[in-house]
Amino acid sequence: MDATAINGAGPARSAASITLEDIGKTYPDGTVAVGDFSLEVRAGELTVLIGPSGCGKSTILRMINRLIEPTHGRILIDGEDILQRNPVELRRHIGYVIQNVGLFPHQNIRTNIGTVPRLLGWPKAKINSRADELLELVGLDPARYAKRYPHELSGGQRQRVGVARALAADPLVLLMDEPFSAVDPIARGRLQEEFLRLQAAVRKTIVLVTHDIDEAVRLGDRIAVLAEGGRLLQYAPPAELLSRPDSTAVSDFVGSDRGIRRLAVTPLKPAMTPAGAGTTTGDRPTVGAGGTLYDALAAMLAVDAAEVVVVDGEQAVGVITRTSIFEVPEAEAKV
Ligand SMILES: Nc1ncnc2c1ncn2[C@@H]1O[C@H](COP(=O)(O)OP(=O)(O)OP(=O)(O)O)[C@@H](O)[C@H]1O
Repeated sequence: MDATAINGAGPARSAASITLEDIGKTYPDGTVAVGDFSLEVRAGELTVLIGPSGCGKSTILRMINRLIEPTHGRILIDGEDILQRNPVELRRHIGYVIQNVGLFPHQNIRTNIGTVPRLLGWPKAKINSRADELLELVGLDPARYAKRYPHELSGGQRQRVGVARALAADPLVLLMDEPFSAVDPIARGRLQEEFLRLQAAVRKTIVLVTHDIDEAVRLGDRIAVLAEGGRLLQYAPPAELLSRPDSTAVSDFVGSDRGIRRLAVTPLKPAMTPAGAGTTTGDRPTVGAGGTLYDALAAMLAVDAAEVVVVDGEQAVGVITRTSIFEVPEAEAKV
C-alpha cells in the first residue's frame, strides 16, 4: 500500500469521533455479551479492542454499525446519535473489514470495490476510477488485478482488496474484525506494516478487534483491554499499557514478555551512538531511522550481529548495540 498514492486520491480525508455511552447487549437466552460499556474513540485514531475469546469484542464492533442492535445505551458518531439513523443507510458510511473479507466470488475485483459507491449512486466512470485509485493505494496494480476474480488472488491480496472496498466511499469510520488473522505470519507482518502507512495517509477513525497483543501494540494509537461481559479493564496508548498496566489482570493479559513488546514502541534515538562522518555500514545489518528498538533487535538477531547501523536513506547516522537496547529506560517509550 503506497501511502504516497493517496495524493490526488479523490475527496478530502475526513474522520469522526465515536462515543459509546453505557452500551450493552443481552441476548434473548439471557447471555450478557456486553454489560455496560463506555469508550471515547478519538477522530483519526486507531483504537484496538483486545481481550479473551468471548469477552464481547465483536459484539461491541457490530453494535457500532448496527449489525447487532444494542439492548441499551447510546452510540454517537461526531455527536450524532446513530441509533436514530436508518441502519442500512448508516452502514454505507461505515467501512467494515472482516477476517475472511467476504468478497463476492462472482464479481471481479473492481466491481467488488465499487459495491458501496454503486449503492450510493455514483456514476460508473467515477466508481471505476475510485476502484483503480484504491487498488494502487493498497499496492495492487489495477492493470493487472482489477479484472481478476477473488479466487485468482492470494489471501493477503484478497485482504488488501477488502480494505480497499471498505475505504471506497471514503467512510468516516472503519471497523475491522481480526482483519489480518487469516493470513500466514509473514504476510501478516507485511500487511500490518503497509496498513500503518495507509492509515498515516488517510487518518481514518478505526476500531480494530484482535486477540493478538503484538498486533495491538503495533497498530494501535490506543488499546482497550476487555474482560468477560465487555468489562473495560484499561484504555491507554500501547507504551503506557506495557509499562504501567493498572491491574494484575491487564499485566497478566499483556504477558510476561512485555519488556520485549515495549521495544516495539520505543524509538531508536535513546539507544543510539551517533555515527561519525564517513561511517559506512560494512557487513553490519541496518535499520531505518524511523524504526523502533524492536526493529533494531530483530535486524541483529536475524544475522546474529552484535550491532546494527541506523541509516537515513543512504547515510549511516548511528550505531546501536544489543546491550544499549536493554539499557534504555522504560520512560523513553512513546506514550
Ligand atoms: N446470538 C447469540 N445468542 C447468545 N449468545 C451469543 C450470541 N452471539 C454471541 N453470543 C455470546 O456473546 C459473547 C460475546 O461474543 P463475541 O463474539 O462478541 O466475543 P469476542 O470477544 O468477539 O470473541 P472471539 O475473540 O472468540 O471472537 C459470547 O459469550 C458469545 O457466546
